[in-house]
Amino acid sequence: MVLSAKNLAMPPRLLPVSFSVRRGEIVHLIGPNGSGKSSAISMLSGLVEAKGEVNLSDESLEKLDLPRLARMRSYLSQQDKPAFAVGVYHYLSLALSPLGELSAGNVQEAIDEVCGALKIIDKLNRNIQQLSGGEWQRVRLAAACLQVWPTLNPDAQLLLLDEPAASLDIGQEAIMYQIIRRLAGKGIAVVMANHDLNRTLREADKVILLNNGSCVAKGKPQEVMTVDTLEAVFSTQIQRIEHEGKSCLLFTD
Ligand SMILES: Nc1ncnc2c1ncn2[C@@H]1O[C@H](COP(=O)(O)OP(=O)(O)OP(=O)(O)O)[C@@H](O)[C@H]1O
Repeated sequence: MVLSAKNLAMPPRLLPVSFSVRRGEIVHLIGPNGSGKSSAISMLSGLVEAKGEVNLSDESLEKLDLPRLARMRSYLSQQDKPAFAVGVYHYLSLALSPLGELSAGNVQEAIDEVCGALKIIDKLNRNIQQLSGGEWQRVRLAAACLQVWPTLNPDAQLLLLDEPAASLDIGQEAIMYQIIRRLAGKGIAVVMANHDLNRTLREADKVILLNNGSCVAKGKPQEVMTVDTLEAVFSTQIQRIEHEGKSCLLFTD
C-alpha cells in the first residue's frame, strides 16, 4: 500500500476518515465547497499537522523530514501566482531541486515529455508572471509531475492534486487526465480533489465523497456516485444516463 490514512482528521474541517491507496491507483475526493477536500489533501502532503495515522510506504508521515517528503510525494495546492518572478524553465528546475544530482539528458527527456504533453514547451523561456491563468496552472502541474517522474525520481510514490483542472479549458483538461493516467501507469498513486463529477465517474479508481467535513461514502465511482446520494449531498437535481456504455451525469437544475 502506498498510502494509508487511519482516522485522518482536522476537526471541524475534516472529521475522521480512513482509506488506503495502492500503487498506480487514482483516488478522487469529491464534495461541495467547504466539505474538507483541500484540508484532507493538505494533511496528506505532510505540510499541515494532521490528527490520525498516515503512512506513506509504511513510514509514518510525521516522521518523514521535508527533503524525504519532497522525494516521495508532490503536492499541487490551490494557489495564485507567487510574488516572485522567474522563467518557466527556472520554476520547473526548482521542483527538481530536492532530487539531487540528475542526468541532464534524463531531465531534458522528462521535460520534453511532460511539457510537450501539456503544450508549454513554447513557454519555457517566458516569465511566470506573463502567463495566462490556464498556462500557469499547466506549468504548476508540469512541476508537480516532474517532481515524481519515475525516471528522475526512484523514490516517487504519490501525486497530490488539489483541483488541478481549475482554469483549464476542456482540451487542456483532457490532456491533464492523460498525463495523470500516464503517471499512474508508471506506478505513482494519485489523490486529487475534483469538482467535475463526470470526470470522476470515468477517471477515478476510487472515490471519497465528503460533505460538511464527513465522509458520506467511499468506494468505486459507479457505486458511490448514485443519483440519490449526489442529489442529497449537492442539493441539486441530477440525472444519470448511459451513453456508449459509459455513465454520464446531467445537471438539470
Ligand atoms: N485556514 C483555515 N482555517 C480555518 N478554517 C478553514 C481554513 N481553510 C478552510 N477552512 C474551513 O474548513 C472547511 C473545509 O474547507 P476545505 O478548503 O477543506 O474545503 P474544500 O472541500 O476543499 O472546498 P472547495 O471545494 O471550496 O475548495 C470549510 O468550512 C472552510 O471554511
